[in-house]
Amino acid sequence: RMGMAKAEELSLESVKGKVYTLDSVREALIRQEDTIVFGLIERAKFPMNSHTYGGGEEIPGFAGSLAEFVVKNTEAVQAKVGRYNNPEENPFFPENLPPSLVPPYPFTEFLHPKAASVNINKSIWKLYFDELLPLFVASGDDGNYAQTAASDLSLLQAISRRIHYGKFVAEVKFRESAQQYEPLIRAEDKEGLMKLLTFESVEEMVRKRVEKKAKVFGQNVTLNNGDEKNVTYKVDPSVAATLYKNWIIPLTKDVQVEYLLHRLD
Ligand SMILES: O=C(O)C(=O)C[C@]1(C(=O)O)C=C[C@@H](O)C=C1
Repeated sequence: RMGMAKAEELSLESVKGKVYTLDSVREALIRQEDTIVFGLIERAKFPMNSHTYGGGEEIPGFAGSLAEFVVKNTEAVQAKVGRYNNPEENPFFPENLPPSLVPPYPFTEFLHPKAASVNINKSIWKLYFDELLPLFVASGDDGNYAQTAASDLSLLQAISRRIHYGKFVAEVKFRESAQQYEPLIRAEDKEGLMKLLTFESVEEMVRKRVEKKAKVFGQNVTLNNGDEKNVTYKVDPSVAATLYKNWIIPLTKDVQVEYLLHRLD
């Protein structure tokens, strides 16, 4: 019976197409901030655990780090159950992903077909391990490499999803002002595109809200909150804001430009 109900739920008539507007994509980005902040908090529970990243913990028959092993295999499992049928999801290792084994859900076709070729996960991967981790993770080794890799994976997926959401932001903006975007796209004017899609005041709100979320979600809670001055945080709130300022927002904008450059293909 469960199977029947599921099949009915997925029939085309019952699926309300997702509507993308500037408001709705911004709402989605705001909700994803929560996931990213929680992801930082969860990863910060473990020390650096550098063996996770190739410091000697070799997996027989696998040329790569423990983190890579976990991510590749988890992506393969999730691909089989349809994760990457959703255009909002982008794998880190798209090479050799197994096909989905489940009936496809009719996701709204909102993006230009070229969107699938925009995937900057290789740069996100490098940045995450080389630059981000050392910013908010304590040094040390507690042996929890598998748990560490699992928390890296969910944080990486959250960051990647947020950055690649730029495709949806860009498509909304293009549809709203095609006359302004088209000449810039034809001229391959990256700078002009960057300027047109930038809203400084929105970026400032994002940074401030993320810092506040890191404070609210990440404060160490005690019963005698008498002296608010002694509140401590699981992740330095200014690091969360810096992460957005220096990497997440700029990369979301890079994805927008990259997507727009192919928009008229
Ligand atoms: O909200 C937008 O318009 C976006 O394009 C998203 C975003 C961001 O990454 O937060 C990026 C560029 C804009 O300058 C403002 C914010």
